[in-house]
Amino acid sequence: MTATPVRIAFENVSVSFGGLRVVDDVSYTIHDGEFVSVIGPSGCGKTTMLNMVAGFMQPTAGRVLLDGKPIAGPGPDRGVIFQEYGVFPWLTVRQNIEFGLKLRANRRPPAERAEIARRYMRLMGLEDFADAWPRTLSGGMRQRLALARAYAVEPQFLLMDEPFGALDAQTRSAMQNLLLDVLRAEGKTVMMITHSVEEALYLSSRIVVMTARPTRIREIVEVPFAYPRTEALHEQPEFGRLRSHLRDLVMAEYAAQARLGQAVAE
Ligand SMILES: Nc1ncnc2c1ncn2[C@@H]1O[C@H](COP(=O)(O)OP(=O)(O)OP(=O)(O)O)[C@@H](O)[C@H]1O
Repeated sequence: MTATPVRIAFENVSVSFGGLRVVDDVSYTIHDGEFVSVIGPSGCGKTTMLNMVAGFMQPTAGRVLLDGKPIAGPGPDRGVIFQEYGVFPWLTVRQNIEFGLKLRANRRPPAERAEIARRYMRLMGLEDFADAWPRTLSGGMRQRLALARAYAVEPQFLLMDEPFGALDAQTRSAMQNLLLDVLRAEGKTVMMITHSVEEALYLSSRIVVMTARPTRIREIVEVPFAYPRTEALHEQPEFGRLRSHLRDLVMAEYAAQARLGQAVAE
């Protein structure tokens, strides 16, 4: 396989908040078309890393590069999907999906906007709620709306922070497969934070396992399964072996975090 170009690069990145060192000398790259998941204990600094790629904050030391240039701020090339959804409460479902398509960078004519909104409402099972307000939707529906909004503008990069966290198991699995379909059709580069080893393995081409805070790279795991992927993958022995390996790594870091917490308390 020939390597695709590097799109996102962390170069010796460190982040401190006041006296709290959160990210400690982290370097890795995400290549064009790759799906990279980041896993690690809660509070270790995963969202902080995603925020730098989104352009919401700068590293304290080192550089975060997009196509070789330091990231100066947010841009329409990056679609960001957060844990807390990212849905505008003052717009209806349809208006939320169309919102990004009215902005200058991704502007589409009205008929095309309506068609795109219809398509994503159908895909996300929201077509009966086109004129509903977000507050009248369930948490899972709001999360699906946030996904629809991000997919609709077809960004080159998807930056996802626990995008399926609020969904029930069936919807989560349907949304994972839908994401794989969207990626197959549109070929994006993805950075996703997840707490689910199973999800990371099913979706990613590479998994970056982070240590407890101050976070460093514990291990980068290449996922050997070809795309397109199907549910049967979950049952394969190699999938099970990698799942155990990743769980062991993450559990070891949770244990390290607990020991550190104890040491601080003593
Ligand atoms: N703006 C900020 N000011 C001060 N501290 C912050 C700020 N943002 C994050 N932190 C701290 O940095 C640490 C890492 O936070 P971050 O949200 O990146 O972790 P995470 O790995 O994404 O956690 P989780 O998996 O629980 O979502 C936490 O201790 C958090 O309190």
